[in-house]
Amino acid sequence: MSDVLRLEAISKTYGKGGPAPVAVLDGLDLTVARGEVVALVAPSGAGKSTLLHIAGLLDTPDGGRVLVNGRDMTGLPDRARTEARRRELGFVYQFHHLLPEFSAAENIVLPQLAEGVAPRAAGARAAELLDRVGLSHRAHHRPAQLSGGEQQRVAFCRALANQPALLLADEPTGNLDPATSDRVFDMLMSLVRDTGLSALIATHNHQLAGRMDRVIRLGAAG
Ligand SMILES: Nc1ncnc2c1ncn2[C@@H]1O[C@H](COP(=O)(O)OP(=O)(O)OP(=O)(O)O)[C@@H](O)[C@H]1O
Repeated sequence: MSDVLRLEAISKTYGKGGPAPVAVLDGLDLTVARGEVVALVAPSGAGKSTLLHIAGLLDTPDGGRVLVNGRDMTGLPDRARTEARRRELGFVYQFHHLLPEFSAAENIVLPQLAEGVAPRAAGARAAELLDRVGLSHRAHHRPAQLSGGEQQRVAFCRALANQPALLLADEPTGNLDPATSDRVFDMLMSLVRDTGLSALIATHNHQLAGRMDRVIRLGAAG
C-alpha cells in the first residue's frame, strides 16, 4: 500500500515542563493514501493547525513518526526537511499569502524557478494552471487587482506549481462568502482530481467535508 502521508502515534504538548502545559495531540494516527482526498474537521482549538504544521514538516512532534512518501522525516536535519517540504508538499492557507508585487503568473512561476525549472517551462505550467481555474485573462494582474476568490484560485495554482505529492490546506475557502466558497472549492476539487493529487484539507464546513473521500474528526465535537 502506498501512503503519501503517514502519521504514527503523534503527540504534541505546548509548554511542556512549564506551569501550564497544553496537551494537544496524544497518540494520533492518520494516513492519506495516494490519490485520496481527506477532510480534517475539528472544533476550534482541537489541534488542526498543530497537526497540519506537523504533517507539513513546519513543526516537530514530541513523539511519533511522520512519513512522507514512505520516508521517515522524524529527526531529519532542518535542511532536509525544508527540501522535502519544497519538493513534496503544497500548501494553501485561509489567506492567500501571494507576493503582492508580482503578477498572478509570476507568483506561480517563482516557486518553479526556485526548484530549477527553466523559465519557459515554468511560464507554460503557470499558464496551464491559470487556464484550469479560469483565470488566463488575469495572468498579468497583481493580487490586489484580483477578487478574494480569484486570489485563492491563484494560490491553488501556486501550491500545485511544483507537482507536489500531497496538498495540505487549512480552511482554503474559509475567507470567502458562502457562494464564492462553494465555487472556488469546486475548482480546487477538480484541480486535485484531474491531477490525481492527494490532499488533506481542514475545513469547518461539513458540507464541503462530505464531498471528500474520507472525513477525519479531531477532538470531541467536530
Ligand atoms: N505555541 C503555543 N503555546 C501554547 N499553546 C498553544 C500554542 N499553539 C497552540 N496552542 C494551543 O494548542 C491548542 C491547539 O491549537 P491549534 O492552533 O492547533 O488549534 P486549531 O484546532 O487549529 O484551532 P483553530 O481552528 O481555532 O485555528 C489550542 O488550545 C491552543 O491554545
